[in-house]
Amino acid sequence: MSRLTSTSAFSYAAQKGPYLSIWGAFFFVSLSEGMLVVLLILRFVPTTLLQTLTLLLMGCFLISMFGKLLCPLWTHHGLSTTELELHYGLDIHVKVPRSLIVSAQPVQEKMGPFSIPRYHAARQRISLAFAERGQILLCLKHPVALRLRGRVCLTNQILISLDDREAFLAALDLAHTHQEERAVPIEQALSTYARTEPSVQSVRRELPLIADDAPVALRAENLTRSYASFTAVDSLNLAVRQGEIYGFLGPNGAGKSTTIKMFVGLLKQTAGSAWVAGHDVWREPLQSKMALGYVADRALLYNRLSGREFLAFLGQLRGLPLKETEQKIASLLDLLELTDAAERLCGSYSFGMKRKLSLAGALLHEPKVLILDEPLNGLDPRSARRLKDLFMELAAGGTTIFLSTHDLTTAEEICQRIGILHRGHLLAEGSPAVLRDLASARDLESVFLSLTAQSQEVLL
Ligand SMILES: Nc1ncnc2c1ncn2[C@@H]1O[C@H](COP(=O)(O)OP(=O)(O)OP(=O)(O)O)[C@@H](O)[C@H]1O
Repeated sequence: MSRLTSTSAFSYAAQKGPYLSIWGAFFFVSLSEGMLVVLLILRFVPTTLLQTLTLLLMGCFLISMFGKLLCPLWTHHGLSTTELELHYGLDIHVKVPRSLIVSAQPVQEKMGPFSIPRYHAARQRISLAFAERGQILLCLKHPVALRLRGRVCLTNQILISLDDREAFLAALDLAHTHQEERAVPIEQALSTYARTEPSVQSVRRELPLIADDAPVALRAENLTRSYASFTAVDSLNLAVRQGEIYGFLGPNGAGKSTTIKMFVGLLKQTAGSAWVAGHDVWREPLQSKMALGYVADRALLYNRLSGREFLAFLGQLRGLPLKETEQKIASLLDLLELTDAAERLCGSYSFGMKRKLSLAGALLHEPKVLILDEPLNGLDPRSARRLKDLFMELAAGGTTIFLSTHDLTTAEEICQRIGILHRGHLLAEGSPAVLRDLASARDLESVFLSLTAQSQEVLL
């Protein structure tokens, strides 16, 4: 991949046509109403001075309003070797050092026409996207104070829109950037790390086979969830065995998070059943939750507790013995490289640190089944590698892991079996090798694209 030598420009023009026509219509309606108001002012305001002032005020209001409405049309971003410059409208200009960007993922989030630009304080996210197409979510290494229209926003994520996401991702070249930033080569860093921290030293590549008669740890039987007339998950049947790592793949909106929420008891199914470690999620909620560790796609933390306090609080909630829990917390913080930040408030953690703390919380009671919604999302390559090794170690020790992911390479690397969900239906299931044979494809990405494309043709 060639590195950038100067600034590359990326714009977003795809939606400008429809956007302009809507606002053009709006402009003409406002103009006719404005002329009526001008006539009323000239007719009823007594002096010429007052008339001029009122007209000036009205003119300024209209100009500023149309300026704001049309600002998405001036969207262009520049990527240089050192920073990403985001230009949005005439007055928003944000610079982000490239070294802070740890991940960039294509996403498709719902947008309202009047909701741009936005800052979500709870998610520490700036949204500069104004359409659902072409979105990229940038995750930063830690929260950064960025100025948006004069307001300082503590930012962990930035959502932008681009005409050509692939070109942008290629230019951003995250893997390359992070490798170059390391003081030592990755292999050397890993071996140093392995010497100093033996708890997660193995980088195991072979996945152990799961015996056909191993007990089923996670089961769905005709699991269905509907929202009004729309069925998000439709008669899903699956069984994951003890010690197995099962990858749950599917395009956006396929129903992965809905399924996971039904497994963890956050969402009640419309029909069918779900079991965790042999316990029906709704009939035996306590037993199933005791057997379960869950990491949601967004970290759910108490921002005013320190990392250590948060884990201690979870330990108390689960009724774990105090002394043992303190030791467990120390070793989990160590394992996940959070010891230095343990006394800091969770609210000040970066996106990746929050996810790691959530994972520590999910592991605290040594669950039989670990359910992870996009567990590596937003993690830097080193943390991601560490967690993948950890998952394989846990599975080798008998923990069952069910994870949803969009990262096909990771799925192929660590999952014994993979299920591909599309529009609420399980399209295919099997080991990566079986799926490759099924779709006559060379890698999981081709399998995924081929199966979901075939299904698209059938279901449309
Ligand atoms: N509360 C809700 N009301 C109505 N529809 C919903 C609701 N929650 C989810 N859906 C719909 O259910 C479908 C499945 O959503 P879900 O979040 O499970 O998808 P997903 O596979 O996790 O997607 P992604 O990969 O984008 O996270 C989507 O079409 C979504 O719009």
